[in-house]
Amino acid sequence: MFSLFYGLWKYLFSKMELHVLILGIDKAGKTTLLERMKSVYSNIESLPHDRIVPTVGLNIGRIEVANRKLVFWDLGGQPGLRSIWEKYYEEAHAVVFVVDAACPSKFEDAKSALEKVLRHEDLQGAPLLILANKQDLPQAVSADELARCLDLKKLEERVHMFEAVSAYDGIGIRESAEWLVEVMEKSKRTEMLRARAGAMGQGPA
Ligand SMILES: Nc1nc2c(ncn2[C@@H]2O[C@H](COP(=O)(O)OP(=O)(O)OP(=O)(O)O)[C@@H](O)[C@H]2O)c(=O)[nH]1
Ligand SMILES: [Mg+2]
Repeated sequence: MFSLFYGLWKYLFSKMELHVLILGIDKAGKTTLLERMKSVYSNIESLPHDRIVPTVGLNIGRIEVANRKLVFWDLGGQPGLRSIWEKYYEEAHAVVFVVDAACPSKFEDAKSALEKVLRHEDLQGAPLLILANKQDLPQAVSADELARCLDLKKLEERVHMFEAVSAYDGIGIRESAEWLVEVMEKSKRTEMLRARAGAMGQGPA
């Protein structure tokens, strides 16, 4: 009997949406990355690069990876818009932080924005994927080099990964999405969000 209920429980949760927040300073490539992610997983052509404008509101992208439904929330990274990020923290299962790896002069801004994200209590335990974007450009630094440059404190306490990607040519996109699914599945935070949604009568979330 127990295994029947457990099987049903697991099945219901496999239908559940996992929320991934895409953050990063302006022009890091968040929206372009989301477009690439959608095209890789749904065979829909991504928007041409020159049609993507700086984000002011919220872009939502839904994809299915390894039978799991992922919902990406892409927010604007301009300084005046970063205060909006925290409104989404509580419901996020994981965070993707995008960095323009070809622009070292912006690493300091990216580092302080990310450190603020990491300090926020509403994101406790959320797995973190840091993307060294724009690898198609010759001056882009590698994922390891970016990790050294950002030199983030307290990162070892959190499930995290640095990955080299290019939103233009798709390098590292599948690896990133698959890693996210794997860590969200195992994460205590996902368990906590599921339990909370269940307690509020919303069904699995
Ligand atoms: N070469 C290269 N350029 C990229 C890549 N990804 C994004 N860009 C360019 O970087 C610029 C900013 O891209 P966006 O996707 O709008 O950046 P964003 O992080 O969403 O910016 P905000 O919405 O303002 O926060 C655009 O000119 C993109 O075409 C990439 O992988 N390679
Ligand atoms: Mg954007």
